[in-house]
Amino acid sequence: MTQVTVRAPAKINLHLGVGGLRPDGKHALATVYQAVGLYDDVTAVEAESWSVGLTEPVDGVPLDDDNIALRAGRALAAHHGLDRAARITIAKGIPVMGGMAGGSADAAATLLALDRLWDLQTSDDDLLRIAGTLGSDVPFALLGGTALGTGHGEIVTPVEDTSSVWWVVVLSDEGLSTPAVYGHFDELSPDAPAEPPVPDALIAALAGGCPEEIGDLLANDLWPAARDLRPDLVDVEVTLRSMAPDGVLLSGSGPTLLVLHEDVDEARTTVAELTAQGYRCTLAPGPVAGAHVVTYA
Ligand SMILES: C[C@](O)(CO)[C@H](O)COP(=O)(O)OP(=O)(O)OC[C@H]1O[C@@H](n2ccc(N)nc2=O)[C@H](O)[C@@H]1O
Ligand SMILES: Nc1ncnc2c1ncn2[C@@H]1O[C@H](COP(=O)(O)OP(=O)(O)OP(=O)(O)O)[C@@H](O)[C@H]1O
Repeated sequence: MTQVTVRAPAKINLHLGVGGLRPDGKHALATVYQAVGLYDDVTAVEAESWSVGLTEPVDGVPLDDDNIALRAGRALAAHHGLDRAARITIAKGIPVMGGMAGGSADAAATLLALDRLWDLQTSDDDLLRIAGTLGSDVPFALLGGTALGTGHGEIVTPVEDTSSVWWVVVLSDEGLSTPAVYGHFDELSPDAPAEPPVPDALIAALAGGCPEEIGDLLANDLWPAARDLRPDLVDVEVTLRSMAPDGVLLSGSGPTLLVLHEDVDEARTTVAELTAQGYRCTLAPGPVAGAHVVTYA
């Protein structure tokens, strides 16, 4: 085998409960992740030295050692004590700096692609542990589906989700920095609990699979901070709430906004209406699978 391509999904947080700042500079979380159908494809090929490229140019993606996919590749090689390298090529389908964890998807995909390319047989526990050292959202990108995230988001536990929904994903032309949003959260919420509570009602609603119940329970503690940093999002939110009062959500640290639909035709109508008003949006099903191999060559 000389080449492996792995596809990894974007994520949203159906619930993002944020607690206090920890000594490691991250916040305690109680979050419910859902993987949704926007994907990056990552291809790994053995090479003399590490490098990363894109199939098409995309603003904001570093093509040097700052790329999290390269950090992932090096971390896996180090874990196995290997002096090997690879060329990593990314086809981006996940918005950059959109709060949908595109970089994390690339890191997860790279771990899996190199594990298969080099036949390393890394255990799932080790892959998840290495993923957690790369970023809070990376373990979930391996797992996919719907899962509870605790710790700083890196401890992932699958939750039963019998729903099958469509998200209208409303994109923003400008990204939002995750550390800046968390930093402003600290200013707004100096009394955040050390450990945010697990959203039991949402977890029960997901097992039941009723989109209306799920829509009622969507929540994101970072929303007030994102609104302050990006006041233009408020108008977008008002427009979306006039279409779906209970199914509107900020994705992660933003600025992407989401509208929940049970019915794909209704979701398509919402996309058409928003597009006609000048918004840039797309459709993504949820939940979907985590990182998985799509091609061996
Ligand atoms: C907003 C979310 O996407 C929700 O799932 C994540 O919490 C962010 O996850 P991520 O981008 O993988 O974040 P990391 O790469 O781990 O951390 C980037 C920065 O985000 C902030 N950060 C991240 C996770 C967390 N639980 N608390 C934080 O305060 C910190 O400033 C950290 O330095
Ligand atoms: N492979 C990558 N793809 C995209 N961005 C990357 C990648 N590697 C590093 N980055 C850097 O990571 C930053 C965040 O990018 P990303 O698209 O993952 O944001 P995000 O979706 O808001 O993340 P999250 O939801 O996990 O907070 C970007 O500013 C970019 O410079």
